[in-house]
Parts: sequence; C-alpha cells; structure tokens
Amino acid sequence: MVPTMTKVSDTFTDFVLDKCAKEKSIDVFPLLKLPTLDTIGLTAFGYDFHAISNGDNAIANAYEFLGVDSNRRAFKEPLNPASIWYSIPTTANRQRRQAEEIIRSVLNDIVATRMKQTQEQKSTHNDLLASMIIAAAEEESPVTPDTFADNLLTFLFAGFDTTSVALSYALYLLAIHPEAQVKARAEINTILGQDKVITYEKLQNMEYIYAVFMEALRLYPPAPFTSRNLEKDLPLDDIVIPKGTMAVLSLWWINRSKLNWGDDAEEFKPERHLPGCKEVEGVTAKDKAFRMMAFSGGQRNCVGYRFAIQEAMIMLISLLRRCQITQPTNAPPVQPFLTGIVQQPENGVWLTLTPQAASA
Ligand code: HEM
Repeated sequence: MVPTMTKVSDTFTDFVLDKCAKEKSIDVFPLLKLPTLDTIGLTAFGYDFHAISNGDNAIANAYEFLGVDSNRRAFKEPLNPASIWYSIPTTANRQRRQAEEIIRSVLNDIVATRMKQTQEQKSTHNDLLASMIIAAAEEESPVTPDTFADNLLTFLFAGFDTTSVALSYALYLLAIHPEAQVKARAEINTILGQDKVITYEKLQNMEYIYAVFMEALRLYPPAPFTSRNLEKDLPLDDIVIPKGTMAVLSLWWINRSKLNWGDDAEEFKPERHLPGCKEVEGVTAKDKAFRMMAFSGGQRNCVGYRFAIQEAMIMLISLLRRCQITQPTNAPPVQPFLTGIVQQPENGVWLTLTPQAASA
C-alpha cells in the first residue's frame, strides 16, 4: 500500500504546486478529496477513479452528491417525507437512485470480475477486496457479490471524506505554525535518507509527522461525535442514566478537555504525542486510552484508523518535502462547521504552497 499511497500523494503534490503557481492561493479542502478517493479506490479494490487527473469523474461526482444528499436528509430535512421514503418520485430521489446506480454498477462489475479471477486462480490483486474474497472462501462463508459490494461502499463512504477533512486541518495548522514545518522537514530528511523512498519501516520512525497528524485530529476531529446505546445503567456523579438510553458522546470536547490534556488543551502542540512527553497529572492509564477519541474507542472504533494514519502521513511527507506552506493574509478564517456526521471547514482552507528544494 505504501508505494500506491506515495504515488497518489506525489501526483497530488505536482497538481497543487501547479495550481498554486497559477492561482497564488488555493482552497485545499475540496482538493484533498481527490487523492483520498484515488487512494481508497486503488487500495480497496484496484479501481482508479483518476480523481486528481479528472476531477469530473462520474463516480466521484456521484459520491459527492450522495454525501451531500445524505446529510441533507438526515440533518437538514429529517421531517420531510421524501427524506425517508426513497420511492416518492421527487427530483432528489431520482438523482439519488441514479447516483447509486452509477456506483453500484461499477462495483458490481469489479466484484464479479474479481470473483471469477479468484475462482480461476488468475487474480494477482493484493487489496481489501482480494482479502475479503479469500477470507470468505476459507471460512466457506456464503457471501454474495452484493455483500462484497456493500462492504466496499462502506469503506468508500467511511474512508475518504474523513481523511481529507483531517488533512485539511493538519495543513492549516502547519501553515500557521512554521516552526512545526521546520521540525517535520528535519525529520523527513533524516529518516528518508539519500534514496528518499518512503517505506513502511521508515514511517514507523516518523514520530513527529505522526504527532502532527494526531494533534490535528485531536483539535479538529472530523467526526466530532458518536453514539452508543447503554447496555446497563450508567451511574454518573449523583445521577443514573438508565439502560437503553442512547448516549451521544462529544469526541470534540473529550479531545479538548483540560482534564485530559492540561491547561494548554486548546493549543497546537504535536509534542504531546511524542514518546516520553510529560503526562498530565492525575490522568490514569485508562483515561489515556480514551482521551484522543478522533477514531472513537472500544470495540466499535474506526476499523480504518491505521490505514488513515498511514495515508495521511505519506501525504504530509510528500507535501512538506516539496512545498512551503503558508496562509495568505486575506484568507477567510478556518471555521469548523457541522454538516452531518462529519464536520468540515465552512470557508475552506486557503493556503499558498510554494516549491522548496527537496533537501532543504
Ligand atoms: C482520519 C480519518 C478517519 C477518522 C477521523 C475516522 C473516524 C471514525 C469514527 C469516529 C468512527 C465511529 C466509531 C464509533 O462510533 O465508535 C469510524 C467508524 C468507521 N470507520 Fe473511520 N475514520 C477515518 C478513516 C477511515 C478509513 C480510511 C476507513 C476505511 C478504509 C474507515 C472505516 C470505518 C468503518 C468501516 C467504520 C465503522 C466501524 C464499525 O461500525 O464497526 N475510516 N471512523
């Protein structure tokens, strides 16, 4: 996966440098969806969306539409009957069906071809779909092509918007903290060495880049809340929340709580994620496991978190080693805004990327 992620990230870096040379500053927020879509397509089921090279891709557009449409139905117009009855012949329902059909037909074709190749032992793919097909065969599980396609859809939905939102905030934070860029570049140059090739092993040693991304996720978790149904009564101080209640948990405030992170909890300090960093007094080991909740916690936490971290670190390395990142003086403020399950920067994230020597 690392070579694929590196290739996509490097193509994106070329793309944004070129765009910035022409337009001076760019909104990286919508642009970052392109590489994250390309990456998930290639690594999950070997499909190239060509989103960076062709932003007008029919599937990418269908996906964008479905994301916006789902948020509208769930959060803006939940009481509109057409939001829940998909068979009512409204324009939105028709458009939604069309978008679903576009995506579904591509995924169904991919799954069918792959299952046939696997049966004939002709598949050379090494991606998520290949693993799912092999696992189902080994367990003699009666999984239908539809189930494989459903799973791929879940991964697509869960895995590209979230990472692009997180990366947007990470770049913003780096832009307004040039000292962090200097430290990150120093680490990149030391660890990548002469050949400059990114490998899985080298990524494990990139502690500062990891810390930058974690800190961005801590301050701006893309999914700012989650929910759980209580399986038993929950005593909380002097009240008891009864079993069966749906509890909505603010991941945002857990991540920014002074109790978890100390008095400077609102500040950008990647150092707090480095090994050996001074811990906040009184925080127990159990609390520590649940104080950075961007990927949620427990049994149903994010299954894609390692994937997301790896992808994001590679993108940060690719950009930082070739670009200086600054915020233009006239940039609109970066303002998180809840659009649905995911929050996003309402005014975008306007940045200027200028080329810089690879070894600087
Ligand atoms: C920075 C990027 C990401 C963030 C912040 C994020 C965050 C989350 C959060 C908060 C949840 C909810 C868990 C809960 O309610 O306890 C979740 C679930 C999930 N995520 Fe992610 N995610 C990211 C990237 C990804 C990627 C790249 C994938 C796939 C490759 C993915 C796949 C999933 C799936 C399948 C679930 C549902 C898990 C379940 O219900 O058991 N996520 N994610």
